[in-house]
Amino acid sequence: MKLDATDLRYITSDEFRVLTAVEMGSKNHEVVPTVLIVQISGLRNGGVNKIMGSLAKRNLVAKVQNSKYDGYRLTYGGYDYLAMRALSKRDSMYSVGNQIGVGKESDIYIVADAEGNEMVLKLHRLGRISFRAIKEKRDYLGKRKSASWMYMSRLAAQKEWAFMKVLHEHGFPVPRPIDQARHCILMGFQDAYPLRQISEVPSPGKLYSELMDLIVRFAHAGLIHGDFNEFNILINRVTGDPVVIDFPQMVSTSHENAEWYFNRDVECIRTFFRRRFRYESQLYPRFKSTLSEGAEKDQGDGFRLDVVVSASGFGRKEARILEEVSVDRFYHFRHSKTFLSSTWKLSKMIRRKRVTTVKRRRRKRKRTWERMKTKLSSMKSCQSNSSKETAKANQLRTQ
Ligand SMILES: Nc1ncnc2c1ncn2[C@@H]1O[C@H](COP(=O)(O)OP(=O)(O)OP(=O)(O)O)[C@@H](O)[C@H]1O
Repeated sequence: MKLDATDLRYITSDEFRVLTAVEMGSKNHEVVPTVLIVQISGLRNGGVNKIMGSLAKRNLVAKVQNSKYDGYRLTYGGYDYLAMRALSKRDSMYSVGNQIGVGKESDIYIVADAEGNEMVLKLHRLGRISFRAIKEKRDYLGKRKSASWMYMSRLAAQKEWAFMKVLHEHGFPVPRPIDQARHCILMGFQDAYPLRQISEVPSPGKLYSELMDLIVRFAHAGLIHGDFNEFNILINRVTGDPVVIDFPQMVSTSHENAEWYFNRDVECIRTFFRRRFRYESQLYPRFKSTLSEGAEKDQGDGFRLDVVVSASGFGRKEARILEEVSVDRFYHFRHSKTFLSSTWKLSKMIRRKRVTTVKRRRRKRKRTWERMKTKLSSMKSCQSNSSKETAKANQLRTQ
């Protein structure tokens, strides 16, 4: 979706009031009834109707004709606008530039502050690749799908913000966190290329050990990135140093599947280096020894970033809600009972179908063979008849 910043400067205060009223109404309604918008905004009925029309024209809200009542729904365009307005009111950003990236569930734009300093705006867009099977099961989503996906996007942004701040404060190579509002994060621009775009590096061994050291450093601080791969590692254009972005499923080392996540991160790097740079090393970190090393280093001063993050406002409840629908839902869904039983049923069906198909094919082949055999024999008899007749004719001719 295109990000339109024109409205940032030209929206009137009444329009803003009405848009905020729609957002507030969305907390309890999938489609916010017009009467409620009038009530929350405190404006006149006729005035609100006119404003709603102009907001709908600019794609900030969408009119929905419900079976019970007519109303409006906040669009991602309107949500983007509210977030950008909050950021510009705080003087964090002033103008919007080009889109520089598009992730699975986010849009990335170059923006600038009043002095023209470049920054990166990441807008979370959960629900873009929605997983209907899961979505329909979640109680808190209920029927209010769109507003809930916006809520999920806000949680995702809050999580990323909490991790980015803590990691940056502790000297990890992550972008500088600047501000956060609703589903948006403002961060420092990295003059870097994603690792996946790089075909050659001066020393693959050096980069490999830097990345493995980073995994170890994360673990010593009680964290596992969980998605540590060539897509989420940027390489600085000048220095060649790695920068880590995107922490959608960062987990604590005390998470029940921590070892699995840790090994997956390590394996992702090993596989990438083997394929891209033909570099392989027998030196790579192991989960248990890394943790015991960390505990020795720690010497009881309790430096655990997972604890710091959960104390920073992104609580356990939010983490749980997000975890249920977040990126890892693919993993959890793939391992859930419903999925396993459905795949089992499916594979059984396929097997049965394959058996019947094979049997049917065999029968068909047999039938064709028999048909050919009868045809062949009738042809042979025809041939012998005709040869007998020609022999007879020859005999008659000679007589
Ligand atoms: N701070 C930054 N500076 C420069 N480029 C960035 C920055 N943050 C993100 N990008 C660019 O945007 C792209 C997508 O960013 P990011 O990985 O955060 O999005 P995402 O939706 O989480 O992606 P995915 O889940 O598909 O990996 C990156 O590959 C990178 O090219």
